[in-house]
Amino acid sequence: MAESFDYDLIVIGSGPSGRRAAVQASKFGRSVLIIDRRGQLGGVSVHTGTIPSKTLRETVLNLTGWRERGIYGINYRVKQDIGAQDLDMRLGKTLQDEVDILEHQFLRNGITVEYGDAKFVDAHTVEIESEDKNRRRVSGKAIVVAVGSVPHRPRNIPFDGKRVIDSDGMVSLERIPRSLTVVGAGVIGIEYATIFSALDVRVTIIDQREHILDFIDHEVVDEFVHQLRDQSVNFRLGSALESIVIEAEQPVAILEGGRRVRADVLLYTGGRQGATAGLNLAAAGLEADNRGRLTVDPVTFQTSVPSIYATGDVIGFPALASTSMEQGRIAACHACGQPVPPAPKFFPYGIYSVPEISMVGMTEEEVRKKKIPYETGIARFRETSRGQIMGERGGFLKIIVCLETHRLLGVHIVGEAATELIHIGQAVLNFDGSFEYFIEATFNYPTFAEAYKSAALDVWNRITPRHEGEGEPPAVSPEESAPRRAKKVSAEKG
Ligand SMILES: Cc1cc2nc3c(=O)[nH]c(=O)nc-3n(C[C@H](O)[C@H](O)[C@H](O)COP(=O)(O)OP(=O)(O)OC[C@H]3O[C@@H](n4cnc5c(N)ncnc54)[C@H](O)[C@@H]3O)c2cc1C
Ligand SMILES: NC(=O)c1ccc[n+]([C@@H]2O[C@H](COP(=O)([O-])OP(=O)(O)OC[C@H]3O[C@@H](n4cnc5c(N)ncnc54)[C@H](O)[C@@H]3O)[C@@H](O)[C@H]2O)c1
Repeated sequence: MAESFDYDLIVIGSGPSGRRAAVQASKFGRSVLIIDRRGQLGGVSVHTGTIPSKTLRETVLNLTGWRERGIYGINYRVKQDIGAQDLDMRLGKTLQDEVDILEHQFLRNGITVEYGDAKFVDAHTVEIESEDKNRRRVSGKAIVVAVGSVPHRPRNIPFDGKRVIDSDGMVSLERIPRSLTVVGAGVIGIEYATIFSALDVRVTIIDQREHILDFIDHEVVDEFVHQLRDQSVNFRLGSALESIVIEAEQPVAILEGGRRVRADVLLYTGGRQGATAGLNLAAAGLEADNRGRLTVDPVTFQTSVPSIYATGDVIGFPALASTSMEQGRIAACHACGQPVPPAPKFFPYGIYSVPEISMVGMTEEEVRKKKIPYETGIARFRETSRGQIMGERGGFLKIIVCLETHRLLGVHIVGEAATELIHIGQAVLNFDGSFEYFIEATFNYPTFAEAYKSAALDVWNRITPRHEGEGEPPAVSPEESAPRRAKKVSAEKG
């Protein structure tokens, strides 16, 4: 006789990956239980990570009038004296709206929600301990571990939730500090450093590495760092943190070699680790690595125990809300015996710093390492009409193209709207498109998206031989600016 279970699928954790797994399984008509210890749905993504940091960024850009300063000058402000309560107001509203949407979604889809701490009893059974210490056991035919990650908190860092904080502490700051030290120039550190710098907070970024964001195209990072230095952000790179002492109520970071950096608040963002510590993994036959992460089959997201799947931050790279959602959906499809959708070849990265950065596909450094013959094209936002209207001072879009096949290999953007614009390049990449697509397509005018066309024309101009004595290419009439009339198109950029 077939074994019977309380639920077809149990999901531990209601962040992006758990939520997608739960909804997908319920759409297949399966009974689903989702458990979260927080007492509210949404996970790190909604409560301390993605959504709070992006809401904070938006609030800061709006209240400071940041986007208008290219037109009205660096002293332009929408609101003078911005306080923590100004930041809190929008944060509270956005987070509550997100939770409401999730609760409604789960209700509509008949997903059962339980709040409590989950831990394994065996490969099909989980014990839930509620806040009032009640315990009950539930069984599932399959279980998705979507417990996410927590900030890495080394013992020698004197976290106190006020002066020395991790990224969780950023959402409950009582005052906006006058100065901020950020230790760890990963994505989290860089995002918060630049958001606070836009608020006129004096920011110093410390990292043991010599270069920041080394997975991003170096030309983009150069432009980015140039803009940050222009905003008076200080860098102390190539120096590991030795210790932190509190002097006159201020945290002082002491670096290797003795250099000291003092500020009102120190934000430590030295990475994250899988939240598996209390899961009693051994009872289910599982083991985490030294960063609390689980290993899975990259196609199905099954762990070494067939009834248990793991998705999202708990499996490590790339540890993004965007990719976590897809992993959750794929795991649910497999657990429900449905065809497993393939993971797309290319996914985008979006860094919501000020200015924004986004990329998809290969960097120029990777292309060179792989010895692929290539050419690049660049379009500066200030050269687009949209950029002029918006007063955009910096920012560019760069494309990388294979010289032999003309296929698009990568897109790299720094500047306004980068995280939205990237999806045009992502579609062309995932459909194996060539850069000529951008030359042939008509874009809305005036838009930042036109930068794709300009960058493609830049490539075209570089790779198209011109004959001796031909002189300047003739001007192109609008009717002529059609596909593959390659030589003439060059007049637009030449
Ligand atoms: C400051 C910050 C900014 C970020 N910005 C972005 C961004 O802009 N874009 C992006 O794509 N990604 C971003 N990320 C990453 C993104 O938040 C994570 O990749 C994403 O939240 C991971 O989702 P997840 O499904 O693994 O679960 P999580 O969102 O981590 O949620 C896991 C949930 O599981 C619960 N849980 C854990 N253990 C148990 C247990 N034993 N029992 C019951 N419940 C449990 C937790 O309470 C939590 O609610 C950011 C992260 C941070 C920290
Ligand atoms: N926009 C986004 O997509 C987004 C935003 C935020 C976070 N995230 C996710 O969150 C994850 C974690 O981000 P993170 O920034 O905390 O970690 P990270 O691992 O990316 O960066 C940590 C940095 O801290 C430095 N560091 C560590 N210890 C140090 C010390 N003692 N002294 C000096 N430097 C030190 C490391 O060299 C590294 O550069 C990321 O991998 C990312 O996937 C994504």
